[in-house]
Amino acid sequence: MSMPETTTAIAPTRVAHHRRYLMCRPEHFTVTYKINPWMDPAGPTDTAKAVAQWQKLYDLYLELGHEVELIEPLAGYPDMVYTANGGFLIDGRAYVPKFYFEQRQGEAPAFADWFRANGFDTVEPSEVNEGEGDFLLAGDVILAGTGFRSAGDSHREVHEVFGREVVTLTLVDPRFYHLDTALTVLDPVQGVQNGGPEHVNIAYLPGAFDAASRAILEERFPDAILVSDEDGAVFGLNSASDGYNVIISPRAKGFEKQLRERGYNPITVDLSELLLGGGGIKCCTLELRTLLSERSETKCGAQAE
Ligand SMILES: CN(C)C(=N)NCCC[C@H](N)C(=O)O
Repeated sequence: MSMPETTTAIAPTRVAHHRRYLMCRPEHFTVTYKINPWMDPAGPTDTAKAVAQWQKLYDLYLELGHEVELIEPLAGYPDMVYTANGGFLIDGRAYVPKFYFEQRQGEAPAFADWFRANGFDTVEPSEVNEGEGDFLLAGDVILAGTGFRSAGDSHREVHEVFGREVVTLTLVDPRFYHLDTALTVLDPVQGVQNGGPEHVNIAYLPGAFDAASRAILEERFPDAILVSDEDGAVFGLNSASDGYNVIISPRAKGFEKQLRERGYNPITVDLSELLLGGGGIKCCTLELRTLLSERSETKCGAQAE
């Protein structure tokens, strides 16, 4: 007797990759000026709460097997906790930020000093750019945001610095003023580092981009997770992925479900206090990409569905 044919959907295998991050304890966190729509200098902030919430993120990264380096927080720079703006690093080279707003400009030399003291070559920028807030490595390609902070000319500069293809994406909604508030790279490691080509995927909020950028994203990432306005509005996309574990806001319920359906492991961390400064999980996390030859281990665990 022949059995009826059945088809079983096979969920992809997701692999967690080892990460090395730079973070900054928010000891001086408060909101005394307004440089994005989330900030209200008249509202109360609670530095102890910000530190406690941040600590949970820090501890989680260590539990997941990642390395976390710390930069000393500077008094008078309450936004320094958002280390993603502190640079953009690939293969041991750090492209230093040039902040758009005066209130943050003093952070740049502190980050540059830290990079040099920790063995990175630094490249001083000519153009305004806010580091990994606007530059995201997706496989071998750099996705680059502009519209609010990083200047379009910084995209040319970042191409010259790293010699990689740079894809310009224009942000149009002031709530999503950095690329990493509107787009997350889910499978950031690709190519030889990982023993062969790997599918790189992203999640994004379509409404945060102009029509031309949306068309580019649709063409390059046809399988991308499209996040709802509701989840985008709670900074759901400001998340950090190691390829399997995706650290997200507990308020991004729909995105959490979408990630599970795709075989990722969403883990929620509440950074509501740091949202008062206009930043979330990814903003507090700068990836330190060292030279390939210095990487001892690229995978820190594997999970199959
Ligand atoms: C995406 N990233 C890195 C961020 N969104 N960073 C948060 C920066 C917040 C700061 N008050 C500012 O407006 O610069």
